[in-house]
Amino acid sequence: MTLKGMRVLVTGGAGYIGSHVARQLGEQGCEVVVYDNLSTGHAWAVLNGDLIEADLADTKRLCSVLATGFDAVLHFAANIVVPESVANPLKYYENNTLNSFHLWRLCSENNIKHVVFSSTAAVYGVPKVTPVSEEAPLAPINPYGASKMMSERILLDLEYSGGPSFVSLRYFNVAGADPEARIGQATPHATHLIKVACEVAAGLRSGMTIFGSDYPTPDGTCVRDYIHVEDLAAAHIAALEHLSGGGASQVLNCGYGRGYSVKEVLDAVRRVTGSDLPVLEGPRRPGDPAELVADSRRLRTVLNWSPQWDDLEAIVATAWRWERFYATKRAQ
Ligand SMILES: NC(=O)c1ccc[n+]([C@@H]2O[C@H](COP(=O)([O-])OP(=O)(O)OC[C@H]3O[C@@H](n4cnc5c(N)ncnc54)[C@H](O)[C@@H]3O)[C@@H](O)[C@H]2O)c1
Ligand SMILES: O=c1ccn([C@@H]2O[C@H](COP(=O)(O)OP(=O)(O)O[C@H]3O[C@H](CO)[C@H](O)[C@H](O)[C@H]3O)[C@@H](O)[C@H]2O)c(=O)[nH]1
Repeated sequence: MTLKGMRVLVTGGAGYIGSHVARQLGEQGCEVVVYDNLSTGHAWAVLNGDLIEADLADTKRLCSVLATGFDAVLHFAANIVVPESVANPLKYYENNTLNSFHLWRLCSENNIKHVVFSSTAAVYGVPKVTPVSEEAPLAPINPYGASKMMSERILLDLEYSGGPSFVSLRYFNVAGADPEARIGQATPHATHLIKVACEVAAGLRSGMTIFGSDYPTPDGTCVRDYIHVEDLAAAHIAALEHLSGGGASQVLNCGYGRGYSVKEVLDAVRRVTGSDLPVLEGPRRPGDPAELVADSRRLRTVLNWSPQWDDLEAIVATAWRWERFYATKRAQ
């Protein structure tokens, strides 16, 4: 199934993950339109297609854009910081759930056939069984995860009533960057482990803290399933191929099915960057499950997806390359 010539709307396409997917869509010959308010995204990150600078809450604008006709919508736009969602839940329910609600409604009204949605492993909360399959109970422990769970559910119910077919991709821990370092994670005040560690190695932060070293894991630090953003972007391309080929709606975990501890990640960052990486051991961060690893068999089987970047050092190396490039870019 070729995507060539498809017209695709990408909300949040100026952000970290959306910009990588928009780039790959362009490489597949799609006509890409990015809809982004640039709250955490950057115009320079849109390497393919047109950027419409607008907010999802502006439903009039969104409707007029959708009315120009799209084959599919990929929805990335959201707020994504878990502790902020605890402190300010309404911001998350408004931007993530309410704005998704309006987007789904407008997709339906404008006869959009297919939707690919950025969901998260945070919908599982603290899973009882690991690796986590898509059948695990949904039990988010923070408003961020709950806001995404609700958006998924609305999409599901809408499809039953004739709305767009969809693939909800539940991302585990996304990391790495475009291997050519044209784009990468540029979120201000980032909280993600590999991004923070690369900022420390680049001298942009004086140090960092390991949030808890008394977890019931082999070295006492939390274990996560890190997926390279390029592989994740490829899963979106495969999801769109699946849907446009008449495939049924799906919910799919996105990870590699193996985990690394915080200490293992920091050692990889030391090896790649040559930095000593000054690190303190601190208390646990509230809401962190000890271990979160994806059962990704369904993604592999249904979408015939196979990773190209399943190597922690390669993930860190691309993130590090991007970090150095971005430091130079900011200094200019
Ligand atoms: N980064 C991760 O590890 C991770 C993990 C799981 C799920 N996700 C999901 O992936 C998606 C993308 O995350 P990211 O890491 O690229 O974050 P990001 O902050 O880099 O990208 C989000 C983009 O959405 C835009 N945006 C936000 N609210 C908007 C609005 N109301 N109207 C228009 N544009 C708006 C921002 O300007 C930004 O460009 C999110 O939905 C997030 O929940 C990310
Ligand atoms: O400075 C830091 C930053 C992180 N960590 C630890 O590193 C691990 C990974 O933390 P991240 O903040 O990088 O990622 P999370 O696992 O908390 O969450 C990420 O993955 C989730 C799904 O698994 C959600 O999707 C969420 O949006 C996304 O941020 C956690 O144990 C965290 O405590 C540290 O020790 N120090």
